Amino acid sequence: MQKIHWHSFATADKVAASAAQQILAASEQAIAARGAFKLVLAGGSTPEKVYQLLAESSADWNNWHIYYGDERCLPVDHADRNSRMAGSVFLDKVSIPSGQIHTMPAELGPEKAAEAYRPTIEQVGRFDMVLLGMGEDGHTASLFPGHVHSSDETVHAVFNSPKPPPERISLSSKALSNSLQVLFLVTGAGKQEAVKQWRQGEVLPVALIRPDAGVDVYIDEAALGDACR
Ligand SMILES: O=C(O)[C@H](O)[C@@H](O)[C@H](O)[C@H](O)COP(=O)(O)O
Repeated sequence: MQKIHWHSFATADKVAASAAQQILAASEQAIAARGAFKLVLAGGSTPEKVYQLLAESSADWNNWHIYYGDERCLPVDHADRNSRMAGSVFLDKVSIPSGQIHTMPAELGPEKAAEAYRPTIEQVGRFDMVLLGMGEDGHTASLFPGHVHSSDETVHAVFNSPKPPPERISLSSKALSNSLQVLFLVTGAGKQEAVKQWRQGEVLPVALIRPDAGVDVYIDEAALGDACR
């Protein structure tokens, strides 16, 4: 069973502000306790707002280590790459050492990129925080409903994504669950149906992320719909 802690906010901006605060607090704790903060980034518009806020904050950037939950198989500088978005709004603006930013080499294509990224993930041990979004069909990272992957893999090659582009790579549910904290950022009325199914216990990809501490879902009222009234 997945343990879920729901945190609801009036607006998407409030979700982003609260998530940014939570990330900064987690970074301070992790660096004080273990000398490093290992963070997995997500794509999507809600995470983008969070990254903008982080870029304006001060933090002990030298000890941050960045990974990605998924990436689209597109050329390195393509505007639709998650790494391009995170770079332009956040990573290019702070002083995280470049050797600590572990971009997925998705330009190699799904199989080669997944193979190349596996050792990076397998060396991490446990992440401190994983950020995830949720699509309108209940997908997260690039784990889509109906797709079947080998359960012992840390990084999957993804083909036939229902959302373009069709080829991607994604951390597995096992790798995404190997984190002290997992924070879902869910905003917008388009998410209501998937949120309802998730709350009813349906086996959507979002429901497969099961860290020991449970997942924290930061959600706005638009995505909660009737459930918040
Ligand atoms: O797979 C993709 O192509 C998207 O990046 C997707 O995974 C996104 O994260 C969610 O759809 C939530 O996106 P929003 O935060 O923009 O609602």
